[in-house]
Amino acid sequence: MAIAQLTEAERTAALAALPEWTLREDGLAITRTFRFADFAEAFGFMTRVAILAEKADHHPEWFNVYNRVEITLTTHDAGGLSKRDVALASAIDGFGH
Ligand SMILES: C[C@H](O)[C@H](O)[C@H]1CNC2=NC(N)=NC(=O)C2=N1
Repeated sequence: MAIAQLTEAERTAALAALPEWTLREDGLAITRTFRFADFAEAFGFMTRVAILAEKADHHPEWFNVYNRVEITLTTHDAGGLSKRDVALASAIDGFGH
């Protein structure tokens, strides 16, 4: 399913609203790293994100080692950032700390 990439102005506004997220060097994705007390906390967070992602049919690229979870959001269907990434990032912020 095709979905539009964000315009330059939308991307700027989105990043301003997501101060914890970093634009990847190629400009096509945003990333954030979370740290938790231990693996159980990290995995609990991942479980909450997974349920949300499945409902939204929009899934994170992520990497977990022990208490660290690195998340990358991009929209393959758009070839870059879309409003789905912004929505998922903001929902993930609500689960993190
Ligand atoms: C077929 C299915 O709708 C697509 O593969 C969806 C699923 N989840 C997705 N997740 C993300 N992050 N980007 C996508 O483009 C995407 N596409």
